[in-house]
Parts: sequence; C-alpha cells; structure tokens
Amino acid sequence: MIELIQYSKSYGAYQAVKPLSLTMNPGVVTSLLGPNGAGKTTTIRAIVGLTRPSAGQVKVEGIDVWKDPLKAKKRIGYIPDRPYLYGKLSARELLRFIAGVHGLSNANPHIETWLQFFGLEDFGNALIETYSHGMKQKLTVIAAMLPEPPVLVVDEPMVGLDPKAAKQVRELLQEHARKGNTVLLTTHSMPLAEAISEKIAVLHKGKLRALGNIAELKHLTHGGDLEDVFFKLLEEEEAQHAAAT
Ligand SMILES: Nc1ncnc2c1ncn2[C@@H]1O[C@H](COP(=O)(O)OP(=O)(O)OP(=O)(O)O)[C@@H](O)[C@H]1O
Repeated sequence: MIELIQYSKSYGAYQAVKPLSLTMNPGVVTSLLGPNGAGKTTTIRAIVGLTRPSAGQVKVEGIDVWKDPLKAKKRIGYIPDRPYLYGKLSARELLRFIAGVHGLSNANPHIETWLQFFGLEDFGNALIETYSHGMKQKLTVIAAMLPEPPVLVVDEPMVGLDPKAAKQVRELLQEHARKGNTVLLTTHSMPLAEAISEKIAVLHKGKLRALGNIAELKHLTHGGDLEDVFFKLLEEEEAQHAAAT
C-alpha cells in the first residue's frame, strides 16, 4: 500500500504539488495521469524516497519513507523513466549485486529466467554501457522485479521499449498487482492507462483533479474514451480557473 497524507512539495516559492491525500491499494494497478508539469514525477520521487516532502507524509506498507528510508526502500521496486545503471558492471553482476543487497538466496536461476524472458541471456556478461537504451530499460525492469517488491513504482514504463517488450512489461505489471502487490505508474499513454489500470488519478497543476476507475471517470465527463475524459477534465479545470480570475 502507498499512502500520501497531505503530501505537498514546493521548490522555492513554487508549489509543485499541493496538499495531496491519496491511497494506492494492494492488488490494484493505479495510473497517475496529468499533463507536463502536473507534479507526477515529483510525487513519484517522494514515494521512492528521493525527495523530502515539504509537508505531510508518504508511507509505503505503513512505513514513513522519509523517516525510515531503509525499511521502506526494501519494499519498493522503482522503474524510472530513464535507466540509471552503472555501466561498468555486466547485467549478471548487477543483478547478483541486487540479489545480495536484498538477501535473496539462490538467486542465479531467477536471474537467468529473467534474462531469458527479455532475450538478454546472450548479453548477460557484456558491460551495461554497451547496451542499447531499450536493453537498459529491460534490465531496469528486471532489477526492480527481482526482489518481488510489494510496492512497484513505475515512471513512464514503455519509453524506449519495442512492441514485444512493451507488451511483456504491461502483462508483468498486471500480474504483479494480481499477486496482491501495489503497482503505481505514470504514463502519457491513455491506451496503456485504460488497458491496465483499475484506478486512475489525474493531477493538474499539482492538484488532484479526478480519482476513480475508468467507468467513474467516464461518468464524470459523460463518456468517450480515456483520452476524451482526460481532455474534458483539463478543459473544465481551465474554465473554472478562468472564471475564478
Ligand atoms: N528540482 C526542481 N526544481 C524546481 N522546480 C522543479 C523541480 N522539479 C520539478 N519542478 C517543477 O515542478 C513542476 C512539476 O514537475 P514534475 O516533473 O513533477 O511534472 P510531471 O507531471 O512529471 O511532468 P512531465 O509529464 O513533463 O514529466 C514543474 O513545474 C517543474 O518545473
């Protein structure tokens, strides 16, 4: 479970995320949507413990991420939008290192299964710096999934992946939630969000604009696909803002 409790984040005088309370439950894929600059990455970075909330709390599995980072981070798998991997290790070295950090015993067979799943088994001993962007992204997915984290946080998962890998990752995220884990993703792909998430949260200008399942959001805006719903919500917000100023 992920809990945002009156979480907010300011950069200087600018409030990038206004007080936000939101719970993401186990067994569910939640998508965080919003236009550029809405505050999605800022929120994700707080959930995975990369930035300190300006106010409020962020809890993962009941643990305050900022107060008890080690305990919290043990439970989090994070797939960032760009792969940040140490290039001087091979994929196998990196994955063995991660297995060691998480205290996974007898991890080698799992590592081989994962490398095969993404067709990386023949490149497992090559230095990561020689990998293509998509190969690095696949390795980032493996690194996050290997410890089977109860909370998986994914920022724009499909960037750089070929169609086959994108399908594999989509199914992985769904399967991970089905096993009772919490999955949160941000994406600009409405078809992806519509296909895999049971719950959608729409952020706009740092504020939660809508929350619900697809049917509820469609009801709110009188139909259309998720893309229509998204644009209608933003138009309504702009109209309210214009009326108030
Ligand atoms: N380190 C920072 N310093 C100052 N302002 C920042 C910083 N990081 C983010 N911001 C600002 O906070 C706001 C929210 O940014 P954020 O990256 O969370 O948006 P986003 O919803 O992830 O957007 P995108 O879809 O473009 O990735 C933006 O106005 C951005 O300029």
